[in-house]
Amino acid sequence: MSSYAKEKEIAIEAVRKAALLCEDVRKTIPPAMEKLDKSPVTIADYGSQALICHQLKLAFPNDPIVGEEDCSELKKPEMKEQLRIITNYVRKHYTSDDVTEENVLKWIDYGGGEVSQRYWTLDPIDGTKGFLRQDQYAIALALVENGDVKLGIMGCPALPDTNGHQGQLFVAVRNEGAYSQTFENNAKPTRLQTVRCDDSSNFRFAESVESGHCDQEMQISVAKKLGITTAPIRMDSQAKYGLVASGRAALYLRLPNPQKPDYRENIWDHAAGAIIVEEANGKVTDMNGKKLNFKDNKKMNDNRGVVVSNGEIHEQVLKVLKEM
Ligand SMILES: Nc1ncnc2c1ncn2[C@@H]1O[C@H](COP(=O)(O)OS(=O)(=O)O)[C@@H](OP(=O)(O)O)[C@H]1O
Ligand SMILES: [Mg+2]
Ligand SMILES: [Mg+2]
Ligand SMILES: [Mg+2]
Repeated sequence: MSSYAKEKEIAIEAVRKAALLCEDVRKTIPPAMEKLDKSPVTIADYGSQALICHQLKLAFPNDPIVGEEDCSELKKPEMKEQLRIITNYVRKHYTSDDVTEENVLKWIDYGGGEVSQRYWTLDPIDGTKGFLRQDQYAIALALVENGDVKLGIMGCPALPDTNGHQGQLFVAVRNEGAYSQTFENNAKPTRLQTVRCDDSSNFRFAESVESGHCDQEMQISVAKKLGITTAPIRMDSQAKYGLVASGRAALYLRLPNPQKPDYRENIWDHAAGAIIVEEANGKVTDMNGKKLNFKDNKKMNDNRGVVVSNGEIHEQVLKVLKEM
């Protein structure tokens, strides 16, 4: 019997429903709303968070959920129409008889929990800019205990697998391996393994699409020093972790953008992806080789940048970074 069996079952079902909602919204390319920090959010981000938080709360009422979104903007009178649309999408994808505007707001705000001894962290749509471009995005959910990620689920509805089938669901439980499967019910999971260095066709690196989220120039020079001369795979969201876990890239570099020295990474942008790569025999640290901190805060205040590798090249990447 797997550890965290109930958590895994509920989390997979919640992410699967959210994925259907997001794909439904994506067909229409919704207008982006702007948050106070000027970053975009859509009706799908809110709908996905409402669905997932409510399902988690029903099953695990005592677990705090640390989610990216909150309702402060949505509660404003001028957002009434947006809230109505969100509620309709939630109703369509969720057979619960208490889907009302009031409850949807309440469910989204279940995501206002604090980092604790045991908590969930949720990015209802990671890569919102990718989602808006009809590109890659991920629904990322992780369970953390004593600062250690125990379970990670990542839904990538727009990501094709190696057979060209669109939509990959990644699942990892600590010490039990990482798997990917399609979104169908009862789909057969395939065990994941990072790429070996002698597999030259997959010895590539991944980075963000948005140049503002990282330091693409520096990333390309680091990759060159490691002998990676092919162009980077530019992809939005934690789907990049999925590429490394499934051996389609050896490295994902996320070095801080020099123009934004005060930016700190959010736990929900990394927790699910990190366990999926680690359980596929990969390695994840910050650019100084420090473990990512999921123990203290929503922001990973003492980490700088993120390095995700197949494991084999990790020390070498850190050495190159140190020398630069
Ligand atoms: N300056 C800066 N540095 C690093 N990271 C940042 C920065 N600004 C934003 N973000 C976060 O990046 C998340 C999306 O990351 P991606 O790797 O998908 O970026 S990209 O879309 O490919 O550019 C994005 O997640 P979502 O908001 O969930 O899309 C943000 O949390
Ligand atoms: Mg965002
Ligand atoms: Mg994100
Ligand atoms: Mg997000």
